[in-house]
Amino acid sequence: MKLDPFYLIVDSAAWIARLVPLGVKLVQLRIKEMDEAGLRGEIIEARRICAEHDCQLIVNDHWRLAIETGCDFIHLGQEDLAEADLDAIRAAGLKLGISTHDGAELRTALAVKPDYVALGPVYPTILKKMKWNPQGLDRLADWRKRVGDVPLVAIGGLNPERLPGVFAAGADSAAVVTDITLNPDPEARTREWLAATAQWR
Ligand SMILES: Cc1ncc(COP(=O)(O)OP(=O)(O)O)c(N)n1
Ligand SMILES: Cc1nc(C(=O)O)sc1CCOP(=O)(O)O
Ligand SMILES: [Mg+2]
Repeated sequence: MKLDPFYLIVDSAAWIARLVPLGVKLVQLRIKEMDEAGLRGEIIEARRICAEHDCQLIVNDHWRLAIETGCDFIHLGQEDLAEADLDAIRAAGLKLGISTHDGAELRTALAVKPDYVALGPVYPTILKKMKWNPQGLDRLADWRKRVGDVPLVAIGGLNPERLPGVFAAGADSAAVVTDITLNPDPEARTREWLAATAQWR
């Protein structure tokens, strides 16, 4: 499976409606605080928009709703993974991406045969407080060797200037939140990301 090199992460279907039509081909819906009915509506709308634009939607955390709404790809962190029903996820045919931050987490992730492994935070992130120091590019290169053929996603503090280093270290895809969503012109920044990742597409 090949992941698009530009992996956008946003927290609403409204963001997806705004940015996916520009040519984004891989997007994660990452909603943290919302009731179930609201989440269901957001996922259904995100799925509709992504289908219209031939964009792969990945649902963060909410694997039950992803199954219920007919989505085909989820992202789980280590705590999410510990509580998830992997048999149900696999039986529903969902692909699975997993976060990793250290060697033990990588072993846990590889044991469930994920469809990608994410390593972060490669650089400092302002999105959320994290207990891990920035991993750096050498660590990313080490992950490349350790994951074998499993696609590798880099996340945390990424921007277009940092992409050459991230791909040279062996990432298959670069995930981003705030460099786009906090940019004064998110549409223009999305176009910059599309252009900056074109050579790895
Ligand atoms: C591509 C990607 N990588 C890592 C994460 C983080 O997942 P997790 O550790 O479960 O933290 P939350 O995003 O759920 O706060 C991710 N979402 N996507
Ligand atoms: C959601 C998330 N997970 C991370 C991890 O390391 O697992 S870093 C991160 C935040 C990424 O946001 P930004 O591109 O704004 O730094
Ligand atoms: Mg999670």
